[in-house]
Amino acid sequence: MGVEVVVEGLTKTFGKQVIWEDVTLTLPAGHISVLLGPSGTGKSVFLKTLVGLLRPDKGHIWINGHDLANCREKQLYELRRLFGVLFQDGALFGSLSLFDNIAFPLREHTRKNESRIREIVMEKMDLVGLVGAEAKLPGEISGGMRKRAGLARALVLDPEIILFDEPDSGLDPVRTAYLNQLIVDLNAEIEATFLIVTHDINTARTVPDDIGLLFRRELVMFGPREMLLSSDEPVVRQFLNARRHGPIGMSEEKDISELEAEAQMGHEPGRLPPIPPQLMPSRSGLRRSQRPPGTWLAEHGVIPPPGSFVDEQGRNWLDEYPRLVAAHLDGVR
Ligand SMILES: Nc1ncnc2c1ncn2[C@@H]1O[C@H](COP(=O)(O)OP(=O)(O)OP(=O)(O)O)[C@@H](O)[C@H]1O
Repeated sequence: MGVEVVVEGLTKTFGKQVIWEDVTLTLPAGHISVLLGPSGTGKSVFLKTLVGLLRPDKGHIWINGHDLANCREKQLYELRRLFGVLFQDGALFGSLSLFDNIAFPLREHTRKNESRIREIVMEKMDLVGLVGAEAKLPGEISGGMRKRAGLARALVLDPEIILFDEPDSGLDPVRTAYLNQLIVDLNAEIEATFLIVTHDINTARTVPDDIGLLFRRELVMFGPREMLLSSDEPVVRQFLNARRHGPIGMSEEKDISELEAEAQMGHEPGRLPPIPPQLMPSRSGLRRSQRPPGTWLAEHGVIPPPGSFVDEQGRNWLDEYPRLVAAHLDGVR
């Protein structure tokens, strides 16, 4: 099972520019979390700070009892080994084959012999569906394959925490759907703690257990998917429903007069759309960190919008999920 990451009062500035301040959240062990926010709100800076590539000005990042934000270089080096990072472009070396790219961290950071390295690389290539492409150069393959190769490389040191920086950027909707399924399947298999930065609303609505939103230099909300997908908070509602009307404008934020004009024109935020069912693993049935649909809503007495948890085949996952759990338990017994 992955490890919990506890972020407390984290603040990052560059000179006089405050990127975000007082960010507090917990990435629960083994969960898939998504971080959203308009462009330029510092999501990539947040990922880089989590992995220790940037030092925050204030605050703490607790992992296994150590504060990654305030530790010495040697400790930081150890803590960094818990992380795997999938950078936006895959960050592959253009002159190395996919095999050598994926083997790179093993050759750099371990003393494993070549036959063990081959075993590990092939296992990770198999996990991401790249067997057969070992000899290809990054320039010879599609963007989707490059992402998968970057993911395989992020996995070779068996990380407890995986950070994904816009895994869907530059991918068409079909490839994005495949990648999302791969992320969910991977989480079911390795049970590491995942944090995904994305702009893709469909990904944000269907993949994670938890969602966070950065806006105007702060974390507006972070919590279970059902909390954010049923939220009336104007920024959360606008962002998760990809609407024009609301506090977020063309530039980072709208000014007050624009908002007043919108209110005078009677722009209503509209009804909340149904909460979609969460993407299920394709093979193993259930993920350990997944909660049955409707759990948070029931615990908090919130009625979901009509049509929630119904998939495109018309199946209602409030009924389907317990059936799947029972079948899964039968299979285990
Ligand atoms: N090393 C740096 N030095 C100075 N400023 C930086 C540095 N890295 C990022 N910034 C600034 O921090 C702000 C946030 O950048 P960041 O890339 O994290 O945003 P983002 O939310 O990931 O945006 P997008 O969604 O467009 O990728 C930007 O104004 C950027 O110019």
